[in-house]
Amino acid sequence: MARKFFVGGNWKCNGTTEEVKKIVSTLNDAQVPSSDVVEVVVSPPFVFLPLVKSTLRPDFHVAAQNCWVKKGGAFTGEVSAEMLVNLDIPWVILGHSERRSLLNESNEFVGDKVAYALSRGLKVIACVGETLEQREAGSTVEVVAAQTKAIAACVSNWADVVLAYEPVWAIGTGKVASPAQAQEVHYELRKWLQENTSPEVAATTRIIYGGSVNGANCKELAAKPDVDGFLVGGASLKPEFIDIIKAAEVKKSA
Ligand SMILES: O=C(CO)COP(=O)(O)O
Repeated sequence: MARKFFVGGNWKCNGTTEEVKKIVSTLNDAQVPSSDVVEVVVSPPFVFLPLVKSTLRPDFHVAAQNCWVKKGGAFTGEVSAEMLVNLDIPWVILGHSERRSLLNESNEFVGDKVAYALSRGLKVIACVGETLEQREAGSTVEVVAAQTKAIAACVSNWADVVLAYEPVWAIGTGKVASPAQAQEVHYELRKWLQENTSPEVAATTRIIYGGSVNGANCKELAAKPDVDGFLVGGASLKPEFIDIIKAAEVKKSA
């Protein structure tokens, strides 16, 4: 089964109501490949989820950027998986490096979040990636394998999971991984899945790349065999996000 190209837009902690309306309007007017060819998911901050959900074209979907690790309750400031389900939000991003590093989310905590979100029926974009220090120490594969292991331990149905490889040194830095660097890690992640889950899971799970993806570099990255799409930060707030969605054409003609 072919892996459908996946393009996620992670808006992070950005936007005003007016800006959100403008982005949605740009997306709604865009001519992009059909949803048979590319799956598009945008992830606004929690407070804008209802607005985006109710105004975004129906062939694009919505993701939350996080959710609480267990059932909701007395957890001030948190948003539960149940609430996302209640709002009909199908996706959630978990394990983003900004949360791992700034909020000390451990591999195990991310795994627990993945388990709970999946158990509530959410689909998960699970993020992994090494720091520059780890890359320079030669431990990239070891680091992303350990992160993936903690996630995999909590996944029973991989059809509901997209794995996002986001090298920390490439996020928000303008320093994109070269297509060869991205391919190398995606290949290793797929091999890890092959050896630790099943050949079917390895063959069908989308592994997407994130870190300074833009309209200019997306096609070359998309051309790599194990790059199944993108998780886009900064450029997902701009009209060039449309060009990144169109990178799906590279796969179609491959
Ligand atoms: O963190 C990212 C997406 O989740 C990538 O961010 P940038 O595209 O801004 O580098």
